[in-house]
Amino acid sequence: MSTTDKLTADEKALLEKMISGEVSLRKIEEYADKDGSAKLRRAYLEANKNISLDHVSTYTFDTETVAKKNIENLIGAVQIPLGVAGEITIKGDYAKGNYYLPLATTEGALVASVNRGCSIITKSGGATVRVFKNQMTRAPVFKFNSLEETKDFYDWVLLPETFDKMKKTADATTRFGELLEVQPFVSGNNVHLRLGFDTKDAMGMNMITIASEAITKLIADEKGVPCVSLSGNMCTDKKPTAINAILGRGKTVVAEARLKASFVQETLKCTPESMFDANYRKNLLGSMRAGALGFNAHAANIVAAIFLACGQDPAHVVEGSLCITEMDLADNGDLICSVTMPAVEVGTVGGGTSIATQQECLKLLGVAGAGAVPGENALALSEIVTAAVLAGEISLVAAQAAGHLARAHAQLGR
Ligand SMILES: CC(C)(COP(=O)([O-])OP(=O)([O-])OC[C@H]1O[C@@H](n2cnc3c(N)ncnc32)[C@H](O)[C@@H]1OP(=O)([O-])[O-])[C@@H](O)C(=O)NCCC(=O)NCCSC(=O)C[C@@](C)(O)CC(=O)[O-]
Ligand SMILES: NC(=O)C1=CN([C@@H]2O[C@H](COP(=O)(O)OP(=O)(O)OC[C@H]3O[C@@H](n4cnc5c(N)ncnc54)[C@H](OP(=O)(O)O)[C@@H]3O)[C@@H](O)[C@H]2O)C=CC1
Repeated sequence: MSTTDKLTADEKALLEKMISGEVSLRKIEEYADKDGSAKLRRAYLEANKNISLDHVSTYTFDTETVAKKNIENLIGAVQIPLGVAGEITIKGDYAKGNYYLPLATTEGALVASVNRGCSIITKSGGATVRVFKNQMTRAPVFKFNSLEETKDFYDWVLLPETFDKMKKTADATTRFGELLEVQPFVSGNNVHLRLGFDTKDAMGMNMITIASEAITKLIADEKGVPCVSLSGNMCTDKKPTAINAILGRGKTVVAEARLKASFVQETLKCTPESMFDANYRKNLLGSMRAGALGFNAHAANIVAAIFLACGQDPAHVVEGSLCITEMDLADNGDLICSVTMPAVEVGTVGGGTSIATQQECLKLLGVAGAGAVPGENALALSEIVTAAVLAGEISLVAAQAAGHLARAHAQLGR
């Protein structure tokens, strides 16, 4: 049965108005509730394109909330298979214990691979994880008429009293966010202000965009300088950049595991030496020769899968891919593996985190919602994501060292 067949007489009359162009897809919400509007849009598209949208019509989330906060022109939902890897033992400052990792993907072999990484990490005593920096950034850009004005503004920004004023202004826009740092960057007669915030349990981009706008208004009032763009791209949001790789964005996190040689042989079917060699020539030399910003095998794979499962902004996989994977041989023959993730941008409140399926995945990790101490749930999630990346890196480097990559994907991925 097509969606049109399921419409009431009133809804059919509305559909006619959509087809005639009297009511646009966007404006249909003035005549129907969010669920009804989604249904009418599907009926319109089915008629217009002569297709069926039966499968996208199945979802369980609360349409009123989702259509208000998460999406416009809602027509339904797509389904991504969800798997689980683990348990993995994590020894972080915030994530402590054994975790099952929810991974949403369509790439066969990915969950098996992370699962294998979790298995060897856990057998070897777990992954130690530490957060080194925690600042979400927004960088508005200001234009000046002369170099004298540019330098005057730059110097003013660096005054401690200017920071105090900016902090008071920014912090007044949010109950949880806190301005931590203002870094000016100059190019000709332009100044980019990279504003760094602690956003507690929120990933924080809406929060700090509002706070940053308040700072631009303060600057307009105090210095008479209008802001050219609230984001001047030195933030840098959702683009691969050296500034994020060097200075960090969101959480900067490192995870490490020491793998016993006997476990490497047994679980990964190769040796510490072959993994060291593969990592050096592939992740370090190969990435360098390619001009990469991320020196890893597939950090983005794991970040994407866990982000989709847990309601994170999928575009932040770009920053998640800025990972350096290291493998070193210890004197006793163990393999010391680590991943350094400069920009893990995660939250446990806000964005897509409250959608029912994503909430369940966050609950599986024990980090849903606000932390008992604000910020601690998001910090725990950043440690979990980084440990998961370590598991994926160990398994994939091992598969390539053992010559098993094509075989694995032939067996599990097609
Ligand atoms: C596929 C494996 C794991 C087989 O690995 P194996 O060692 O031959 O498998 P095994 O049957 O001996 O099992 C070993 C462990 O692997 C796990 N495991 C094994 N099978 C499953 C399964 N079905 N479901 C869940 N877990 C599984 C599980 O932990 C198991 O332990 P056990 O539970 O038996 O004690 C391995 O060959 C592997 O990890 N290959 C790498 C695959 C991979 O990482 N793919 C990711 C995408 S590659 C890509 O997109 C990026 C790329 C490659 O282009 C990037 C680049 O340039 O490098
Ligand atoms: N605006 C933009 O330019 C961009 C937006 N995005 C989108 O932004 C969204 C995420 O923004 P984000 O600001 O994280 O989320 P939300 O806009 O959903 O806001 C989260 C709010 O939750 C409140 N809050 C309640 N408890 C806590 C707590 N424990 N810790 C922190 N905050 C808490 C805060 O309110 P209060 O501030 O009052 O304290 C906070 O601002 C995503 O949908 C993402 O896709 C992504 C990139 C850019």
